[in-house]
Amino acid sequence: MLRTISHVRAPLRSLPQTLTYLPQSSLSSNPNHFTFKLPIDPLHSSPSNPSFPSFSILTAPFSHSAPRQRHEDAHAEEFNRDPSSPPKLFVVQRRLRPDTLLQAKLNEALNLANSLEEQRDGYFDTELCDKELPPHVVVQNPEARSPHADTYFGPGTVETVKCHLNALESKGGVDAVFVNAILTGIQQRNLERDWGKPVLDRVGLIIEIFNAHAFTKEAKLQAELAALMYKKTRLVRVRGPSGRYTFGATGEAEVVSARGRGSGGRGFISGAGEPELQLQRRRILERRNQLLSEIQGVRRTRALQRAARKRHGGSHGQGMTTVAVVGYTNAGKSTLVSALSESDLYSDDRLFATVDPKLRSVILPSGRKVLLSDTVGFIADLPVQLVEAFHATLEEVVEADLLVHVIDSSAPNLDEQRETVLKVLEQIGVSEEKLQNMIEVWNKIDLQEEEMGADEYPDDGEDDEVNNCSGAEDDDMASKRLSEEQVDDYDNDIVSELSSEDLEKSMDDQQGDYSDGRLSSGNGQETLDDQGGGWESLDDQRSELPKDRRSVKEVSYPQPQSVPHAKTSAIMGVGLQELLELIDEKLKTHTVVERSSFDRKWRPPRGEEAGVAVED
Ligand SMILES: Nc1nc2c(ncn2[C@@H]2O[C@H](COP(=O)(O)OP(=O)(O)OP(=O)(O)O)[C@@H](O)[C@H]2O)c(=O)[nH]1
Ligand SMILES: [Mg+2]
Repeated sequence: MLRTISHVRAPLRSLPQTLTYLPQSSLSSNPNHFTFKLPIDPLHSSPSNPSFPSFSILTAPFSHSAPRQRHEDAHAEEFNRDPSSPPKLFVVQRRLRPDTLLQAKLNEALNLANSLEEQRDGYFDTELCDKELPPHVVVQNPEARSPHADTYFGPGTVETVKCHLNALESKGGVDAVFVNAILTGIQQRNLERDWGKPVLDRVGLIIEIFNAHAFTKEAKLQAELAALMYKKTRLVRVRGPSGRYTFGATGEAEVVSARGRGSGGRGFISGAGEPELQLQRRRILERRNQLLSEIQGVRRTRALQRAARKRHGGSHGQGMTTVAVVGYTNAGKSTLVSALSESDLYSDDRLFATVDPKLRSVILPSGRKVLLSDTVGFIADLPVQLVEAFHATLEEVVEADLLVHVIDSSAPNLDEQRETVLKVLEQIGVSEEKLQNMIEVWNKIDLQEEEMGADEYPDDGEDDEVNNCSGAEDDDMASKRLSEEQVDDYDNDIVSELSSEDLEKSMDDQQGDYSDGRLSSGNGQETLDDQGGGWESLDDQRSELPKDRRSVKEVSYPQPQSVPHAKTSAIMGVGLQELLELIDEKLKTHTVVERSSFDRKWRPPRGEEAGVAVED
C-alpha cells in the first residue's frame, strides 16, 4: 500500500533539478518498431474487408521515419504497437505562471506521455513509477503574445527543441515529440518537418491513449471515432515521395504551396487536389457513419439493459439506483469504487486508466442497494469533439440518479480540475438539478500537501540548453522580456439523452479544412482564423453549442464549501462509511423523483432510429 502511495507522487518528487531531463537508460534505439493494432487510416482498404477503408492510427505519428509511398500503394504499411516497449516521447511544455501552475501542467504532461502504453489483457506490464520520466523542456509560451501561425512556437523555440532532439539522438533518440498544446494541422506538419520527428499535440496524444487503453468493443469504437474526426482536421496538402501532390495526414511528405489552395479555402480558387481531398473526406465520412451505426447498436442494447434494471429493481423492490462516480483523471475514482464495493477495478497512476465504464453494486447503510458507475476521467482542454465521441460512455453519467465528484485533494491545481469536471458535465447535458445535487469526495487526504518553495521547483534548464544550442538564444531572451501571463455484470449499461443527431451535427461542424502549405508567420492571427483552426477546447466551443445546451452555461456551480462532501483516502479505506451515509441521505430525498421514471416503460428516444445520418 505504501508503495502505491509513493507512485502517486512519483512524478512530482522525482522531477530533476533541471526541467530538461534526459533519461540515461532504456531508450529504444529502434524508433520504428511500434505497430498499431487499430487501423484508422481511411486511405486504405481493410484487408479483412476490402470494400471498406481500414484506418491506421491518427496521423500515424510513429510512422514518420518509415516513408509512406503514395497512398494507393502504401496499403501494406501497418504499424504494430509493442506493449513491452511503449513509444518514447519528448515533451515540450510551454512556460506558465505561476510556478505552481507550470508544475501541475508539466507533471500532467509527463504523466500523459508515460500513459501511452498498450494494455495486455487489461493490464500494463510495468508500474508507472518504475518508468523513467520522459525527456522534456519548458519553452517560451507562444500564447503570451500570439502563436505563430505556421509553427505555433517562435523560430528560437523550434531551434531549441531541435537541439534537444539532436542531443537525444546519441542517447537512443525518441520516437515522437509531444507538444502539450492544441496545434493546427499546419503547425503540426511544419513542426514535424523542422524536427524530423512525428509530432503529437495534446488532443492527438489523449486520443492515442484512449485507443491504447480501450478494452471493450464499445470503447474501441468510440476511440476510433474520436481518432477519425481528429484525423479529418489534419488533412493537409502534401507532396508525396513520387513528387505528386496529394492530400493526407500521414507519411513523409512535404508541405507545399500557400494556404487554402486546393482545400476550398475562402478566397482561393480550388486547386487540382480538391477531388482527392473530397475523396479522402468521403472515405472518412463513410467510416464514421459505419462507426456511428455500430455505436448506435451498442447504445440500444445498453438502453434495454438499463430499462430492465430499472423495472425489476433492487433488493428492496425499488428501481436500481445508479450513482455515477465522476472526476478528473487520476483522482482515484476506480480505487474509490473498488473500496466501496469491495471489488477490484483496475486503478493505475496512468492517466485514463479507465476508458471502459464499469458498474459495481454496493449496499448503503440503510440496506438499499445501488450501482456505482466508474467511468472515464476528464481532463483540462479536452476538445468538445472528444467528449462527443465518448458520448455513449458518458450517457451513463447523464442518466445516473446521483453524481459523486471525486477530487484529488492533493492536486496543486485542484480548483482548475474541479472547474474542468463541472464544465464537461455541463457540456454532456447533465441537468442543473443534478449538478446542484452532487456530492463531492475530497480524496487522497492521506497525502500531505507538500508546499514546495520556489527554489524547490526545478529550473527549466533552458539557459543551459540554450548555451549548447546556437540560435536558441532569441527565444530565451524573449521569454525573459515577456510580462508574466496570466489555464462485472453490469458493465457498460448506456442510455442516451442526446440523440446521435447531436453527435452528427457536432461532427459535421468539424469540417476543419486546413490550408495546405506552410504559412507565413507574418499573417498571424488572421491566417489562423482563416484556416478553420484546430480542435478547440470546451470553452472555445461553448458558443457553438445548440441553444438548449448553451443555456446550461448559465448554471452557477455550487461553491466547494456549500457542496456536501466527504473526505476520503480510498487507498487507506478512510471516510468510506461517511460517504455511503451521505449517498444514502441524498438518495432518500431523491426517491420521489425517481419513482415516475422507474414506472415508465423504456422507449427508444425519439429520432434515434434516424440517428445515423448519411452524409450528403
Ligand atoms: N495516496 C493515495 N493514492 C490514491 C488514493 N486513491 C487512489 N490513489 C491512487 O491514485 C492513482 C489513480 O487512481 P485511480 O483509481 O486509477 O484513478 P481514476 O480516477 O480512476 O483514474 P482514471 O481512470 O485514469 O481517470 C492510483 O495509483 C491509485 O493507487 C488515495 O486515497 N490516496
Ligand atoms: Mg479509473
